[in-house]
Amino acid sequence: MELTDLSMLELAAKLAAGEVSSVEVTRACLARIAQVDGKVKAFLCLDEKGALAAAEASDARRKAGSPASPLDGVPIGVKDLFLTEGVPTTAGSRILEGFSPPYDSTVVGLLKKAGLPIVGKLNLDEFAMGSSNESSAYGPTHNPWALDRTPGGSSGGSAAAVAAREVFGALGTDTGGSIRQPAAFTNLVGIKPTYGRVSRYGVIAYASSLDQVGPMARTVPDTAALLQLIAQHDPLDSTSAPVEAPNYSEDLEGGVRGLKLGVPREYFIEGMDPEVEATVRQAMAAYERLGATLVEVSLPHTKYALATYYLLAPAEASSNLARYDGVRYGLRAKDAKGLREMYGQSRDRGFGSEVKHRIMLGTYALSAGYYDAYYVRAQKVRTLIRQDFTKAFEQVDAILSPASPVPPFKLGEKTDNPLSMYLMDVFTLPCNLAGLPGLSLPCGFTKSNLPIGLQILGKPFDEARLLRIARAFEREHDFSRRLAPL
Ligand SMILES: NC(=O)C[C@H](N)C(=O)O
Repeated sequence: MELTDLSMLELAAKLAAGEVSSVEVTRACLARIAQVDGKVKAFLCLDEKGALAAAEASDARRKAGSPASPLDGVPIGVKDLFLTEGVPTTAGSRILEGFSPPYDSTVVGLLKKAGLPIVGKLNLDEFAMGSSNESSAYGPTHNPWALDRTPGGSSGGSAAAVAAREVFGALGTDTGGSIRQPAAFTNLVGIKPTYGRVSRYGVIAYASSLDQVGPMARTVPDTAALLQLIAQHDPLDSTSAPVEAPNYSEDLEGGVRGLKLGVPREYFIEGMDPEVEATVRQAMAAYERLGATLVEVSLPHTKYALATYYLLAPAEASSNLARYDGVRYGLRAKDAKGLREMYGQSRDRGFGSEVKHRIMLGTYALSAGYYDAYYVRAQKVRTLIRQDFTKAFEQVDAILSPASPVPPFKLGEKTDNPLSMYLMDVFTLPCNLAGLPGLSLPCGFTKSNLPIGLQILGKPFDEARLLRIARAFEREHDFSRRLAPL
């Protein structure tokens, strides 16, 4: 077994026992990246110097017997949507080419304080808009399980880097499924915490009423340990909830006996891949064997969720992306005559077609004559969707569903048809609209060895229970231990 095949907690145990140093393991990650990233293309930028310096400092703390956290010294990566002081941050867009932030996002600061060397910045769909990584201005990332396929998106680089054992864990963001769908596509655990659970200060905004930061890792205990480091109130983020985080690792082995797990009628739809459906149903049956009760629930407004999301998210994006004007950051059109032309040309050259598409849709939905018909109505439907979940959670402790209606698809397969790409989020985005936590867990493989993810949705701030439910399944199966053939 290679060093890079270890889970975060296995590595942490070796670091604590002095069997390996953080410098050694950081070098092992860099060597692995040199070996496989030409094929995977997960990294947009490496910070070798920064990571090795952090690793040295970690080793010194371990030697002195005063680690900064249980994961002190474990190398990780972060999606290139997180500001990192002095390290280029592009959001996968040309418009931020050459931009180096003057400060760290809160979560990056927390990881540094906890002693984790940050090896580099990971590829994503441009401004997190996409479900396949193909809208990145820097080319797509490839799925380590099948290189001709997508690792999902938008946190596809984060997913691929962890699945390819280039790093031990990663941070992503999830607006409509961007942590859970790539986790499902690469056999990882990924959790989108409750809206407000993790700080978004210094995270490039896409749709501010939906965006949330979360961890991705190869096992449930790793995911819990990483979430622990970032789940705290941040006075710098006005949407951050002043709610104390519990100990996410304490009750992980508590099992599911006596829990009621909801199976939403509306989530088994026509057009769903039969292997995905069969595998997810098997996972549900496994929960029954483990002592949980399955309860059919109804989320009647599910059919409006996709349209609601693709009105609200672009509307918010059109506002958030107004700041990229060629003046403040990154790319500026040089040969423009006058200010207006400079704005127009910088945005035209800087943004890719999916981003432009959404800015136009969002601007339209917010414009005076259409605001009530589209934006206001979508907000009302959003309330109905949230109420569906509130009612369902009166009956059950958590809800199970597929994370994605299909297994990882081929690169290029959906790029000409935005609607078929948007459909990839059909099971993940209602949870963002309702502000709830959602987790994706490896639950099996297709006949051609492509990973399938089970989604577990929970009540607000109930992340600990989601992790415990996920762990109960993980412990009984070997899916999480299977490594991508790379
Ligand atoms: N950012 C996300 O969560 C991904 C989603 N597919 C979107 O394009 O909005």
